[in-house]
Amino acid sequence: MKIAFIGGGNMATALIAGLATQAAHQFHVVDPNPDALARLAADYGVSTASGIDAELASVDVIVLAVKPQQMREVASRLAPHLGSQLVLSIAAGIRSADLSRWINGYGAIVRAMPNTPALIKQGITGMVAMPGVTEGQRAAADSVLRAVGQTVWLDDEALIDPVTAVSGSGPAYVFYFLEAMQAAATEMGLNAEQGKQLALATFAGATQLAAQSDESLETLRQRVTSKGGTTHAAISSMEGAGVKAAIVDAMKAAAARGRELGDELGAD
Ligand SMILES: NC(=O)C1=CN([C@@H]2O[C@H](COP(=O)(O)OP(=O)(O)OC[C@H]3O[C@@H](n4cnc5c(N)ncnc54)[C@H](OP(=O)(O)O)[C@@H]3O)[C@@H](O)[C@H]2O)C=CC1
Ligand SMILES: O=C(O)[C@@H]1CCC=N1
Repeated sequence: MKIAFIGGGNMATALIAGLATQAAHQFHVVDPNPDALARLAADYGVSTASGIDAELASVDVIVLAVKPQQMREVASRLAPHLGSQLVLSIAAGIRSADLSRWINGYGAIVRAMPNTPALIKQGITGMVAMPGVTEGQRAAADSVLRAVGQTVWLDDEALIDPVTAVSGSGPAYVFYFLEAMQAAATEMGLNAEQGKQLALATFAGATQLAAQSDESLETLRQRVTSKGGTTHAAISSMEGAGVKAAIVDAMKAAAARGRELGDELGAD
């Protein structure tokens, strides 16, 4: 496939890196930042442009990977270059109907929410198609994002904000938890490298165990928690500090911010 990216930042780089190892795709990246373009050209042989250009007319998929605040301006410049390409937006908050309106009513739009583990093909993407998307375009969108991990199709676009809160932003929560585990390890006398190695292997092992087990997450946690033992001391401390409730509140705040971005940036 020939795939254009408007915006060549963190998420576009993660997707290109994952896709580049898959098949012989051709990439075209539009970004005003010459350093970002030079890096992507050197690493992945992409063709580049500093602004939206005629090259877009010949691609299969146009991935909109600019910040939500930049989406309206970018979308308004796309219309003259569109024919039958799939427009695949990965912006948090921006609703398909608003995007379509900004592109003169273009209907071949899929809204997706990937995450940065796409960089190593371990991503997961929630996605929803507008009614004007053909089966072929839907398959193209799925193929782009399955090249970098799993895909989950949604029937209701309102669920993209919760997906953003769980898996789009989720890698940051995991890194935050790992940072805390490493900090605790060093406070208790291990060195930073040992703390990181122990925390990372524990996370990887526990998530693999949960993925391969038929048992609930709660049961798996209880199996680690011996009566009167060390884990019980830790979990009691977390419960006392309201850690679980704070995580639930934090994720609801992420989803609310997605809806707020949609309201703010989609308003006429
Ligand atoms: N990072 C993540 O984990 C995820 C991000 N997303 C979504 O992906 C989108 C991009 O996020 P992210 O990659 O983190 O952001 P970045 O800021 O890293 O990337 C955006 C890029 O777009 C460039 N840009 C600005 N204006 C234009 C323009 N008019 N035309 C083309 N390019 C332009 C920016 O240049 P400059 O920096 O010079 O402004 C920057 O290089 C966002 O909408 C975000 O919601 C979705 C899932 C996960
Ligand atoms: O923080 C953000 O807004 C983007 C969307 C999901 C992850 N990063």
